Amino acid sequence: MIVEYIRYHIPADRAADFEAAYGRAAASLAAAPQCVDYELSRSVDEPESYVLRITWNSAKDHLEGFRGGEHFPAFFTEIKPYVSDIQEMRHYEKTAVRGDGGAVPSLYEWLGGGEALQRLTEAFYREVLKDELLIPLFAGMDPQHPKHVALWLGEVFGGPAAYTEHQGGYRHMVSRHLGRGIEERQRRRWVSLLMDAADEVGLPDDPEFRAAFASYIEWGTRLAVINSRPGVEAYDAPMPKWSWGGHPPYRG
Ligand code: HEM
Repeated sequence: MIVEYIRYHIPADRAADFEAAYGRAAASLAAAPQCVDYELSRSVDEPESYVLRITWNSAKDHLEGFRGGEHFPAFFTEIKPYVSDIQEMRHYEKTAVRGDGGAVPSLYEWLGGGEALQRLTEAFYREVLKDELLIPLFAGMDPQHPKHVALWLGEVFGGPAAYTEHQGGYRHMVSRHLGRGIEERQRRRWVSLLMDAADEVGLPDDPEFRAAFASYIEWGTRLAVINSRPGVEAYDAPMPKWSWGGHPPYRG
């Protein structure tokens, strides 16, 4: 993905028309399959300055796909009167420097940190080892397994990189699922017992946290099933990092 920034200098007497024109032009961006998202911001310090940010699939998709495509004519009709007001128009690539600021707690902090996760996985695997559907998979389980999964979850939810640094990282996690042939009904049971354990140990139950938590668990368990199919070999990938998604914590 590539981010395009367009900076405009729009005199105050044309600002309302400019915003209205972009309000209409936005329909073309919303319809364009090359456009990921867009946002027009106005400077508070210098109200004549505007920045339009558009994320495209790629620069080629923008320059060839969008500009040569069916949505461009309507878009350009709206913004043409403002082309001479453009001060900068460039494509940028995101760097690795990004993240949430201190105003947004990580899921790890919100749920109570490493100790809460240890309590969660201990309660969870106690039930897993009593469950007729899951016993065949976990009968020979390493006694340290609950602790390791707690470290994994902690890292995913924004805590220390302990699993990567001390437990073999992503590749090791994948390797522990290989060839296990996890069935959908076993995955479902795993999810269900984990949600029960979250209630049992008192993980926060606010809708925003539980939605983010369940979203990762749904994603991760489906990946575990895929990794457990015949023929899959161990592979490396970046550690998933889960955050609040569309619903940051509610503080009423
Ligand atoms: C979000 C979902 C999941 C996560 C984060 C996860 C995480 C992990 C991790 C980190 C390990 C390696 C532990 C170590 O380093 O010792 C592991 C092993 C394992 N996982 Fe998962 N897993 C998930 C889903 C599942 C599901 C759905 C199943 C089966 C229903 C499953 C079955 C196993 C088994 C059998 C092992 C090996 C246990 C042992 O013998 O020690 N996992 N998992």
